[in-house]
Amino acid sequence: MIQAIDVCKSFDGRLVLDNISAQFEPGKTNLIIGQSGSGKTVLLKSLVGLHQIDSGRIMYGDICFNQSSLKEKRQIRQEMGMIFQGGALLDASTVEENVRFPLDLFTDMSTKEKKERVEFCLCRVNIQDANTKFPSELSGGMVKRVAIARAIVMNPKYLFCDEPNSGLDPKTSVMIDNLIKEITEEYNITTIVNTHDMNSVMEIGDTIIFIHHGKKWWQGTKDDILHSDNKELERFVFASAMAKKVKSATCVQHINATDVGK
Ligand SMILES: Nc1ncnc2c1ncn2[C@@H]1O[C@H](COP(=O)(O)OP(=O)(O)OP(=O)(O)O)[C@@H](O)[C@H]1O
Repeated sequence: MIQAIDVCKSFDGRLVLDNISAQFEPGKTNLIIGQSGSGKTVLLKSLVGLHQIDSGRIMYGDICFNQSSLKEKRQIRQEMGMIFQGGALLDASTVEENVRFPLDLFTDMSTKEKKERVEFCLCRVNIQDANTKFPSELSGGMVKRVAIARAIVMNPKYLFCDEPNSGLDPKTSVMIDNLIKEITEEYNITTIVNTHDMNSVMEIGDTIIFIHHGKKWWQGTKDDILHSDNKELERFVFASAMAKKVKSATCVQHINATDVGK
């Protein structure tokens, strides 16, 4: 489990994370949502130690990550997998080399063991016959799959995904979302996903944290969102006319179902 406790972070005297406390559970897809500039990426980067926080604690199990020794930090970092917005694959390396990269860097596995692990991960994300291809030869969805394979190659306990659906069509986005959720449950990973994508929220949001102006404004599940009366959350989630219609239709169905139950 990962916990943020009273986390504050500012840049040049401007508070960007304002006393955030949140708990991220293993085996769950924990989403961080919020409008552009609300502080989602800063929170994610603070959780993985890419930003030093001003105050508060970031706990990985019993270990306070932001106050831990270099040795403990290195240990926890090896248990993290990351999926960045654009995939962040190495352009000059093949698919196989990209996925193998963390194994080359952090393990003393034999060539045969590494090959088997890479094959297993590529197979798990349904990428076949692409080992020798370069990122420029892949579709956007394939790039994301390879990025997921690389993120899980070290058997991570923690998976961080920054906008994993950016640049993908809705159908491919749903496939990537479901792959992240399946892997999270299968390997009991604590997964944290930053997203603007409301389809993702409704598809995979086990727990959702809504950040507004750097504060944790709301927390709940995808079902709670439909019935929440938090005005800022409602304005953010149901911004389009279509989304407003879906919400009112769902609420009418909910009221009717409740009436039938009486
Ligand atoms: N390295 C930095 N130096 C100064 N200010 C920063 C830095 N990183 C982020 N900020 C500021 O912190 C605020 C929150 O940024 P953040 O990137 O976390 O937003 P976000 O919610 O992830 O937005 P988006 O959804 O558009 O990616 C913004 O006002 C941004 O300008």
